[in-house]
Formats: sequence, C-alpha cells, structure tokens
Amino acid sequence: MPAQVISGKEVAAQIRRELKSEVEQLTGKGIQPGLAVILVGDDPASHSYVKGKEKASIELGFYSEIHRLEASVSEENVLALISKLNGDPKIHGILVQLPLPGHISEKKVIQAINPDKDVDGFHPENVGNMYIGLPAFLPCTPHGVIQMLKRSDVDIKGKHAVVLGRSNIVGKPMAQLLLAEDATVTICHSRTIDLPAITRQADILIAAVGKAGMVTADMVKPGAVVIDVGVNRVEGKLVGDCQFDEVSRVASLITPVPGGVGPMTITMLMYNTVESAKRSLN
Ligand SMILES: Nc1nc(=O)c2c([nH]1)NC[C@@H]1CN(c3ccc(C(=O)N[C@@H](CCC(=O)O)C(=O)O)cc3)C=[N+]21
Repeated sequence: MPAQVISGKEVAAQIRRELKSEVEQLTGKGIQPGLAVILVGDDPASHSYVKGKEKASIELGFYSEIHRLEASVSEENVLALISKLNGDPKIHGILVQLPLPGHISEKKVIQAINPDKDVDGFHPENVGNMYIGLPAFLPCTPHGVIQMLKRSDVDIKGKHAVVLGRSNIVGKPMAQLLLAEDATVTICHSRTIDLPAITRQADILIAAVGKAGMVTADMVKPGAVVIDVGVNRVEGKLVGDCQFDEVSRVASLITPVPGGVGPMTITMLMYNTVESAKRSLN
C-alpha cells in the first residue's frame, strides 16, 4: 500500500485558524501581534519566502513591516535597524532573512536581536533554553515537523528517530525536539559510514541534508514515517531530499515538497509571534 501523504498545507491551515482567533482576542485587548522582516539583497528565493511570510501575516491580521535593504548595506546599518525594532512596542517578532551577504556577520546580527523578539529561535539564549527544556521560542522548521507528526497521530515516544543532517537551523534542533518527545534519536550526515544501514533503522526518518533526491527507497524501513525537509531548486522546480515516488511505496506516511514542511515553517513563525505578543500582555 502506498504511503499516506501528510499535507503540510492542511495542518498549517488548521494551526492558522487557531492562531487567527487568538489574534482577534489579543487585538481586542489592544495588542495586535507585530512582525518585522528584514531582507537584505535581491536573492529571488529569499524574496519569494518573504512574500509568503507577508501574506501569512496579513491573512492572520498581524501588523507587518518588511524592510528591504540593498545588498551593499553596511553591517552597522542593519544592527541599527535591529536596535530600533528591539525598542519598538508595535513589534513582537523580528526575523532577519538568511543567508546574508558575506560582509555582514550572521552571528552579530542574530545576537543583536532581543531574545524576547527572536521568533526564529536562532539567538543563543533561545537555543540554550530549548536545549535544557526551559521556555524558549522554538525554531520554526523543526517545531513545524513536530506539529505535523503530532497532528497526524504519529506516536513519537520510544521510537527510533533518525535525523539526516546537522545544521544549526534544522538538524540539531530537530534531534533535540524529538528527544524531548521521548524518541531515541540518531543524527547522521554526509560523513556517516554506511548511511543506508543507519537510516533503515528509522521508525521516523527526517531528511534535512539539502541534497535533491538523495534518500532512495532502499534507505527506508518498510512502514517508516518520512518527513522531507529538503528545499532544493532543480531546473527552477522545488524538490525535496527524497525520491518521493519510490520512497512513498515503502513508507507508511510521507510529506511532499512543496506543500509539506515549507508551509509549516511559516506557520510556526506566526505561532511564535503570537506567543511573543501574548507575553507582552503580562
Ligand atoms: N531567518 C530565516 N528564517 C527562516 O525560516 C528561513 C530563512 N531565514 N531563510 C531561508 C529558509 C527557507 N525557508 C522556507 C520557508 C517556507 C517555504 C515554503 O513555504 N515553501 C513552499 C513553496 C514555496 C515556493 O514554491 O517557493 C512549500 O514547500 O510548499 C520554504 C522555505 C525559511 N527559511
């Protein structure tokens, strides 16, 4: 039997409905969640993601600001803008779209964001709090994956989850959030010896390497749940890290690309911004 496809679009729409009613309540109390996005340069993919974020903000009734800066902007000016947004009471969330041009330090920029407005969950304070299980803004992509699993009734507890990829924004926090759900977690990556032998042990396989179609059917245990986090552009088309057709003949559940994890990422950004606005009530 071919795998059932988990629609990220549908799960995202469900969460957005929940958020919308929270936004209405907050706005009624005089707090409209506000999100500021900073976009540096003219990378077409980044512009397209930022458009998606703007669309979702408007749909949910947020106050939204997009700051489009030229690729040649100085680091000092970006830091000054962040400092201004840190002090702006209309703004509950600040997101600096990555990657940044080479002359601007991502580390400095991320650390300049007030951790209470760091809705990406990239600031070391949020990363550290997430790691030890204290309240924190959770990074949007791995948090979105957890939400997809839970809302599709996937039992995580005690299962062997294998995370393929070890980036700071997906692989590492993904492993930590799965561990917090009582999974048994293995992280593997491009240097792992005999990768298929490891990925075949996965009850839940998270593909987050950023290599188009590298996960093939022989790497997947029959009946596994496969979450494809890949966003690769091949000849202008968006494709995931999995060979969808062959893997879906082996897996029990699978996420598509597009229409899988991507819409969840944006939704969890909205979720964090609402959380931040709620905190400002107290
Ligand atoms: N500070 C920062 N935070 C991010 O969260 C961040 C970032 N920088 N830089 C780039 C990556 C990538 N990312 C995506 C978000 C949504 C889709 C998405 O919605 N994709 C749609 C398709 C969109 C399309 O076709 O272009 C889908 O998969 O269905 C994809 C990718 C967020 N990122």
